[in-house]
Amino acid sequence: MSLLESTRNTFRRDQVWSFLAPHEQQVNVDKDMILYVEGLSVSFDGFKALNDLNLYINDGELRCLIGANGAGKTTLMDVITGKTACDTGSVFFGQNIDLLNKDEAEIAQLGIGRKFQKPTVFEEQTVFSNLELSLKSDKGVLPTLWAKLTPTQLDRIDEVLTTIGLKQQCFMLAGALSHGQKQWLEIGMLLAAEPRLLLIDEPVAGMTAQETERTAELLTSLAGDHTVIVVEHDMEFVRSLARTVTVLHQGSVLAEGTMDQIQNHPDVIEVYLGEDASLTSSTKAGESYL
Ligand SMILES: Nc1ncnc2c1ncn2[C@@H]1O[C@H](COP(=O)(O)OP(=O)(O)OP(=O)(O)O)[C@@H](O)[C@H]1O
Repeated sequence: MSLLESTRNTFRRDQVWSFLAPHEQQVNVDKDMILYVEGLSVSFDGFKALNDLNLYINDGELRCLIGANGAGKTTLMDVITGKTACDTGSVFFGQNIDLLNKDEAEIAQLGIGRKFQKPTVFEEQTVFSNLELSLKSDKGVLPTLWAKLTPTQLDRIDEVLTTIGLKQQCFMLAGALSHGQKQWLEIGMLLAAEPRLLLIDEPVAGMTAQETERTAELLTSLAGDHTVIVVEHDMEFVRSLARTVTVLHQGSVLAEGTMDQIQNHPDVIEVYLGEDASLTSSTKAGESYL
């Protein structure tokens, strides 16, 4: 390439200099592990909300995180998503990405999506538009609104609509959906951005029994292609997901296993029901404490 061509190329107005262009970092899951949390501690005014917490999440798994109010669940999610800084510890996304060096926007860009308890869909927009606005794109919101969707993007929206079961409501205003449907739409909005890891906070709070059942099916269907961490207080729902459950207590992991293992775990019994209590005779009581 001649000097002139090379200079012209450098100053082309339709491209960004490569050293300025955003580089998408690929998460390395060679060891089948997508999240490594080690020795994590967070204090608020001297109070330890997280206390030397260790948590490992496999790539593609659906993990339930439970624990009484104040156990540290939200704080853990906040640290993973860059909302809260920690005092000590490490948080790695795959083997290679140190999340503690990233801000909230960078973490979202890496493919970590978070859904808070209350649905936050754009009520004045249709279901379709909500998903359109959430598509993974290098462009900003305004160009996205005016750009024509590519066939791949249309297919992606169609796929998400099928997954969340809102195909028939596609052109309804999001504000007209039921509470459960809004929650599914918001999960769909996360999916449209093609996340690797989804953090979902109390998805079934306020849902009908039927909606809860459908949500369990939806989250179960997401595992495999995505890794899903669900924070939930509804123990029937957690049981229906039938996956590994992690119990947090005073900022640390108290126990981990299936729901049955958890409910028969001596530490869980001691903390929630007192040393001599038997969970076999009062499973429901134990569940409500958790
Ligand atoms: N910004 C903050 N300032 C002071 N204390 C905080 C702050 N955030 C959380 N805490 C405290 O840290 C502890 C852990 O709170 P966290 O919200 O993580 O618990 P949780 O398990 O999510 O509880 P819940 O189920 O009620 O949402 C609580 O005692 C809480 O009061």
